[in-house]
Amino acid sequence: MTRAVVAFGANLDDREATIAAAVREIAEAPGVELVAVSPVYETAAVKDSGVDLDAPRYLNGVVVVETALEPHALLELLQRIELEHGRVRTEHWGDRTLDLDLIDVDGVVLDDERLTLPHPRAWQRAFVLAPWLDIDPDAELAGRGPIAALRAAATDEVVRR
Ligand SMILES: Nc1ncnc2c1ncn2[C@@H]1O[C@H](COP(=O)(O)OP(=O)(O)OP(=O)(O)O)[C@@H](O)[C@H]1O
Ligand SMILES: Nc1nc2c(c(=O)[nH]1)N=C(CO)CN2
Repeated sequence: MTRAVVAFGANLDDREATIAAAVREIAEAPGVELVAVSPVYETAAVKDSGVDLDAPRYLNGVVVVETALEPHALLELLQRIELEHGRVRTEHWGDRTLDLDLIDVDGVVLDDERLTLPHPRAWQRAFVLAPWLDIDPDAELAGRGPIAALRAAATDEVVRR
């Protein structure tokens, strides 16, 4: 069994309902056991150009799971759940009904055409680090160090709901 950190985000439609359904679907998936669900944060959309205050705001958070699935199989599960919730991939970092990112799997480091671990941008995203810190204050990101220090350095705006 491995322990994985999954980040969720939604900035379109009924964000609360989508996130509640996605967390339930993750928890009910074969080979996956839900360990913890973070508080939810309201966050300003981060785009290529920086923070976009005109874009719909996100709800963000993380879940920790124990899983028998190997990382690519877990990613496929997350992508299936995204698709069920009408995720359409258009603009880079565009608005979305649901985004599920695999942040960390037991500190594994890998990089292939489908999956990079740890998630390459998680280290600088308060919208990932703040909720993760709430449920695992001692966590570290491989190659980046303790998430408490990373969260203190991250500048994107997050407000706990
Ligand atoms: N750790 C990871 N978690 C999720 N997707 C990943 C990861 N590493 C690589 N990918 C790949 O990234 C591709 C694009 O993912 P996606 O469209 O969700 O990016 P994004 O959410 O818009 O941006 P970001 O990756 O910055 O959060 C996916 O098809 C997936 O194969
Ligand atoms: N606030 C916020 N901004 C984002 C988010 C997100 O989940 N929250 N996800 C992105 C691409 O994954 C790009 N920008």
